[in-house]
Amino acid sequence: MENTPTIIYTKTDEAPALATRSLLPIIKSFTKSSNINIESRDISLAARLLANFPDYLTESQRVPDALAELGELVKRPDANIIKLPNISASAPQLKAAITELQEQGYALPDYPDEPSNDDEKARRKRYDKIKGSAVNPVLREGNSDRRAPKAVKNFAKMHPHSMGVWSKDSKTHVSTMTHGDFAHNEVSVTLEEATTIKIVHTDKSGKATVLKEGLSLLQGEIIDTTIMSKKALLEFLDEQVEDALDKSVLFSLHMKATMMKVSDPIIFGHAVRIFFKDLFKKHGSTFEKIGVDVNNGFGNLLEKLSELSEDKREEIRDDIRFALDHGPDLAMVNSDRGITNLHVPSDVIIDASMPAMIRTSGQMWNADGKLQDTKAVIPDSSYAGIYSATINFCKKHGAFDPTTMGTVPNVGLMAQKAEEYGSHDKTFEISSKGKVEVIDASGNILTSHKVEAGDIWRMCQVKDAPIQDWVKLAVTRARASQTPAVFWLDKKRAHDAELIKKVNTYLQDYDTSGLDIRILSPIKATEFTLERIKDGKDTISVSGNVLRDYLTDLFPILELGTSAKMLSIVPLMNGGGLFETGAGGSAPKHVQQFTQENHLRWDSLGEFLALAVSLEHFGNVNNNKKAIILSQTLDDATDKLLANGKSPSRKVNKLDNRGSHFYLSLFWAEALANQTKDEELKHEFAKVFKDLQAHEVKIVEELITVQGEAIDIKGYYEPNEDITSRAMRPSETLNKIIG
Ligand SMILES: NC(=O)C1=CN([C@@H]2O[C@H](COP(=O)(O)OP(=O)(O)OC[C@H]3O[C@@H](n4cnc5c(N)ncnc54)[C@H](OP(=O)(O)O)[C@@H]3O)[C@@H](O)[C@H]2O)C=CC1
Ligand SMILES: O=C(O)CCC(=O)C(=O)O
Ligand SMILES: [Mg+2]
Repeated sequence: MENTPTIIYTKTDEAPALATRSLLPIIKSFTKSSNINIESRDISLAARLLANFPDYLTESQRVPDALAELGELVKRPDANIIKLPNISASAPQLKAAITELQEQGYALPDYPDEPSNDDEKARRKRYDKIKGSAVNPVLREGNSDRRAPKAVKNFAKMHPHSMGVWSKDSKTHVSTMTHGDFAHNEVSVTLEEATTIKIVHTDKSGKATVLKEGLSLLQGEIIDTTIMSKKALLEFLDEQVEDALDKSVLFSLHMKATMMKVSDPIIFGHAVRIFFKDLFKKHGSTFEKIGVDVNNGFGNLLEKLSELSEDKREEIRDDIRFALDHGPDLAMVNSDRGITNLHVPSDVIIDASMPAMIRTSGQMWNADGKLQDTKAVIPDSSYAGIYSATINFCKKHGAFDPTTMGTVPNVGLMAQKAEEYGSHDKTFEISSKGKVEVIDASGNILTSHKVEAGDIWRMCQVKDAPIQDWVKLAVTRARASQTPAVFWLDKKRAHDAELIKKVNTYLQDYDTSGLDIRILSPIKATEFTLERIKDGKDTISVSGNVLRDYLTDLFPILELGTSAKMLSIVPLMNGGGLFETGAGGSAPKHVQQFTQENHLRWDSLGEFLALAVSLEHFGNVNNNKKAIILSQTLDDATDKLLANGKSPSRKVNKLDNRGSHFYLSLFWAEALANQTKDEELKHEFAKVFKDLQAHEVKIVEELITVQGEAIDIKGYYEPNEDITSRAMRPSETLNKIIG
């Protein structure tokens, strides 16, 4: 990798990793003659587990730490990485992956739920590094540019996805805190000079405990600290449970427990305990004895019941049934299997779950598998307003119309673990009443909060260089697309007020004449943007890290049906390129369908788009004209694929992911054969095209006849490579031509 210019194609998890087994051989084959080295790196959850525990494995079982390698690579100008979605594991997922690997003969240690000695604490620390969103923050050494390419947007306008109708009397609403939360307690400071800080908790008796020290901060960096008051949170949750019951709406909780891997599981746990208040009152001590930890969801409680006697278990099960019957209706993740919104913190992730609800008439599934109006509980009020504004808009104007609506590209501040999404190593559940202070190297107190036991204290940072880069990217995109750009910043919020000062300063570095650039609070920005998209007009959202995440699911899901069809570019600050595929997740439901009926409905459109921009970047950086031609012809092939309806079908016994990859090869080869800029490529691919075209019927038949039967790939997190790879490449005819 040191010398030959290389594109790294990541191997991840679940549906995208299945798709990779079919697509990557095609990509390698098409790029081989053009002096483009394509290598893959395994950053799946399973590989990350194995890479972090070499001391428990045999020599032959050990794997390199590919994530650490890529984490270094992204800081270099020659980085060119295609990053597919990967699992951000909640604790239950992490444990399931460990168990699976153990069963496959890897002697990984158990995950210590309650570490009691130094050994277990060290092990737990190693595992927690892998938990939650542990990949993206390492690779994102740049800000983010996410948008729907024109061809994709036009396709959605011509072939709209379904949209649930919105009624004016919908009872759906967002409930969020009005005091005591992160938003209301925030304090923000811009550092005048570089320093090193420590975070200190001092209790009522004056005893000081250092929570963190030696944290170096740069000049111009913005830091903010805040708390979520436990008392205010519990009162709020209690009121919402009551109110959901009164209003006969579903109770649903929307968090980001994967990214916010310290704070949000704690909040999740409080919600479970408040929802099942009487159950915990009656059985709390039993639950404690058997080590129930509902920060990992209500599912953890159900699992732990197996440790009780049958009588006790039945008694508790009855009480659970009573609670479910007499409490408000709970939103369901899977009503057939009785999986509620409170079962697993990674089942309902706010960026995708709120847009999915808005797309579905503001409704979620109830226990009978029917749609019902919902109370969406989003405790912290920092960003909840964008969803209530959207819901109010839909109540007033009805659902959006994908055939006419405009588009909302995003420029997101993300680099170097910006803002909330970099806060988990500076987030603490407070043990006792007192205060928490941030103290600089000279002993000055930068921020101070009074705290009570159980409050969640956190600190966020954002460095100056990423902010400058973000403002520049916003101006560049506004200019390139001639589209108004709105900075979603609230001058009344402490952090945003600091950021606004910098935005106003750095905007002066650019020629903004003729551009429409505004700064609006998130709620005003939502209203402004929604009015415009309703009328078919485009608006760039320029946002911080959390809104980047939320908005790049919200708008794509409304506009395109899924965020998987987005172009998602991360221009790395040192000149390299990170090309993410789509903006969504890894679609676990797709794996289920694949193993049940050997049909993979995953659409690799995000991968096609990412590969095209990666090849273009490669061509420019390495002065490789063939790479540019490959990029342009790939885009042509993608357009043709969409126009000819060769995307995967959702239903079995029709073209699936593998079939769509065949058509991509066919159209890509055709476009290469038809171009006139490079004779060698033309000659090579004229033959490939002829072969593929001649065998179209046979290949498609081979790809479809395998479907319909269950298939065992011997593992979920670490499926058997041979079996999976063969399953994803079932057409011998295609393999021969590609090979
Ligand atoms: N960048 C990353 O690495 C990210 C990873 N994640 C991880 O992904 C997992 C699941 O995330 P979740 O938030 O539930 O959402 P997903 O985006 O995986 O899925 C939501 C739904 O969107 C549709 N969808 C998504 N991608 C595609 C695609 N390529 N082709 C066709 N349809 C698609 C599917 O609808 P249908 O089922 O109707 O076909 C799917 O069920 C979690 O483990 C999460 O941690 C989440 C976000 C980003
Ligand atoms: O890293 C993750 O867990 C999720 C990332 C995500 O949702 C996004 O970047 O849009
Ligand atoms: Mg997201």
